[in-house]
Amino acid sequence: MAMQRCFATIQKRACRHFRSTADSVAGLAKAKEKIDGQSASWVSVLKSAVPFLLTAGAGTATWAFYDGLWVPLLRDGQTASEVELISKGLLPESLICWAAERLIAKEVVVLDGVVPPEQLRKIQEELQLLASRPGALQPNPKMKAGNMQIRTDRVCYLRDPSSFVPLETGGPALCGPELRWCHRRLRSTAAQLERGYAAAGSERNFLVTAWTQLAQYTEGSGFYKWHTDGLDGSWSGILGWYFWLQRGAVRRRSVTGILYLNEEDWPKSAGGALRCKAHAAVHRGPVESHPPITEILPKGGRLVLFDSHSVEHEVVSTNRDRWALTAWFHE
Ligand SMILES: O=C(O)CCC(=O)C(=O)O
Ligand SMILES: [Fe+2]
Repeated sequence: MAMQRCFATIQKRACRHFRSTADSVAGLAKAKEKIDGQSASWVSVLKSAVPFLLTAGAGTATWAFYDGLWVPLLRDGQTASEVELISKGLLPESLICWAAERLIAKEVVVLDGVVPPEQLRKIQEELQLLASRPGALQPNPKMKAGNMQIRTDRVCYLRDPSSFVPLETGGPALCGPELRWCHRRLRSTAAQLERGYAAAGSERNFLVTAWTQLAQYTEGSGFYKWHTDGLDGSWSGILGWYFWLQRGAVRRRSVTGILYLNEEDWPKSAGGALRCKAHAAVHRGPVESHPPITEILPKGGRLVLFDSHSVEHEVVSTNRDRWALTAWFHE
C-alpha cells in the first residue's frame, strides 16, 4: 500500500511536468539548451531532470510511464511454468517446435482453428454483453492521453480471477467462462513456446503479465498505425538510454501473441487486416503475401505469434467490429 501511495505521488508530480514522452524529451532539450547557453544555474537544470530520472527509474522497476500514464506492467507477472499449472496453451503439441523455429527465424506464425466454431459463437455472446456494459471498455492509453492519431481501439485488461467473478455489488462478472478460457490458454502458450525454444537450442524464460489485453476496434474507425511492440532501436545517445530505462517492461517484451475472437469467416472487404513487415509461417491459412508485407485477416480462432521487437505491424481500418485478445511474453 505504501509503495502504491508513493507511486501515485510520483505520478501526480510527473504528470504535472509532462503530459507525454514528447514533453519529457522537450523538457530535456530545454535543459540542454540552458546548459549550452549558460543561462541557468545547475539547480534549475537538475530540477528539469527530476521527472526524467523518475520516469526512467520507475521504468526499470517494472512500471512504465507512457503518454502521461503510469502502467504497472510486470508487477504481478508470472513465470510460464506457473501459468501452465492453471491451463494448457493454444498450440497443438505437434506444432510447438515448428512455431518456435519460425519465431527464431523472425517469421510471423499464423495458426487457424485454435478455437472451435461453436465456442467462438459463445465467446461472441460474451463479448456483446461486455461491450454493452458502460465503462467496461475504455479508450486505449494513447487516446486517454489525448493522442488520437496512432490507435483508436477501446480496451479492457482481463485478469484472472477478478474479471471473471461476480461483482461485489451482486452484478454479473465482467466476462464469462469462454473468455476466461481464452485468457488462460493464450497466457499458457508461453510455456509451450519455452519448450519449443529449448528444443531448438535457444533457451528462453518467459514472464507473462497477469493481464491480457482485450481490444475492440469499432466498425468504420478502428486502426493502429505502424509500430513495433518492443523497442525499435530508432533512438540513440542519451534519448536511446532514456527510452531503454523508461520502457522497462516494453523492452522486455519478447513474443506477441494475438488470438482473434471474431467470426471465422472474415472477408477481405471487411478490412481490419493485421499487416506485418515479415514473412509468414502459416499452418492452415491462407494469408496474403505482398513481400515485404504479409496481410493477415482477423479470422475468429486464428492465433498469430511474432517477435515483439523486430516485426513492424499495423492494423488497417476495419469495416466491422473487430476483437483481438493479446498477451506479451517477456524475458
Ligand atoms: O489486433 C491486432 O491485430 C494487433 C494489435 C496491436 O498491434 C497491438 O495491440 O499492439
Ligand atoms: Fe502491436
